[in-house]
Amino acid sequence: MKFNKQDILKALEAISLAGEGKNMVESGAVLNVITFANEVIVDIKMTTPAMHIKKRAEQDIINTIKEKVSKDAEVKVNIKVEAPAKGDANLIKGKPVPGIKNIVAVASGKGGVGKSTVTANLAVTLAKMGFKVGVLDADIYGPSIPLMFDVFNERPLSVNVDGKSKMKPIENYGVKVLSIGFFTKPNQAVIWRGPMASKALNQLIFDAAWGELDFMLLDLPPGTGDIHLSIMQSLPITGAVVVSTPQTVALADARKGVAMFQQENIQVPVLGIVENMSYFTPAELPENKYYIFGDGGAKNLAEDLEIPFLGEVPLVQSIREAGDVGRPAALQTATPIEKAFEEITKNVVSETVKRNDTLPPTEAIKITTMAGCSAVKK
Ligand SMILES: Nc1ncnc2c1ncn2[C@@H]1O[C@H](COP(=O)(O)OP(=O)(O)OP(=O)(O)O)[C@@H](O)[C@H]1O
Repeated sequence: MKFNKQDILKALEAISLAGEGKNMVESGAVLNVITFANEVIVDIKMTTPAMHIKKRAEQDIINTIKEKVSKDAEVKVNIKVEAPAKGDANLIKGKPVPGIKNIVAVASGKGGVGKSTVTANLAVTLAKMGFKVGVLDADIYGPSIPLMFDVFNERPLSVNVDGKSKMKPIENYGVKVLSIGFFTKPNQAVIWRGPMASKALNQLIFDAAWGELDFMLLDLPPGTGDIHLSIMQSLPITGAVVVSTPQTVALADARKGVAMFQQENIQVPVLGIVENMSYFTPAELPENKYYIFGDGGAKNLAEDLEIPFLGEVPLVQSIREAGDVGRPAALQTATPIEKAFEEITKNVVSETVKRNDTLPPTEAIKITTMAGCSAVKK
């Protein structure tokens, strides 16, 4: 007696493998069916190596063929275990942010190296170049963007977008701004856990009426903590700019910052390093350069890490003053500072374009293994 292969396949359609919605024929789990006299050999592939699931599948196949085709059939089942094709561990699930083309995180390992100053000046320079720009101040420890844009007394209003109530970013110098600082009291120390901060930031990005943006700059808190992981889990960051001074301690922390983005399960492309406070130039002696924090440190670090060096910003009094009065220094036209930021901004734009040409779009990363990190215990 020889059984018909089609009858066997029809019978196997009654079986679904654990964890798969489709029946085993439809899902492609049945690789081959051979019939010979009263022998039936079924080759299947499974994605799980678990012994009890393999056993159950084997038993189901034997029982079903005996029941639906013939009780005399001698059924042999060969199971091949194939691990499911693993995507890149990092790659990167999550939702794109409608209307926002690029999210660039500005980070620093060490605090106080001028990350917010660089963010603010990059933003106004991008706006001057004609890009649509937003700044999301995610520096939960010291949100200084409202001050640097002279909007610290403002509070975002609610607007109606497609029937939904959304937060309207505050706009100044052609840049849309939202900051965690708009929602905290100036004298209050807010202690955030990673997931809380990430939820607040999610609202600032997804529940806000940003409209169309070419660039959203994200002013990250200093350091490399679980807040950073939370942010990178919830937001699809296109690339990161790392700010450092040329000082050895700052460079050591910048190296850690770069390493964080490049970590295997994070893999946010690093667009490059900006060196801030590269040299001091007194206003009365504009040709003189004093390398008070060391010379060329960030450039060397960029070379060492094989990432682009985006440019240097001198330490000048007017940058500090401009930050304090809330009008980023790059807005002062025909100055060396405007030129320095133009150079850096052009480099950021071209590195972003290069990145978008060569890598798939980033989505919010999915951190799969980070034992001990409270931000990912979900
Ligand atoms: N190139 C510069 N020349 C002069 N002053 C600068 C320069 N860069 C930054 N500053 C000043 O240094 C101080 C710290 O800068 P900023 O707040 O941008 O640093 P940060 O890295 O964002 O700090 P934090 O770690 O608190 O987030 C500010 O008063 C700022 O005006």
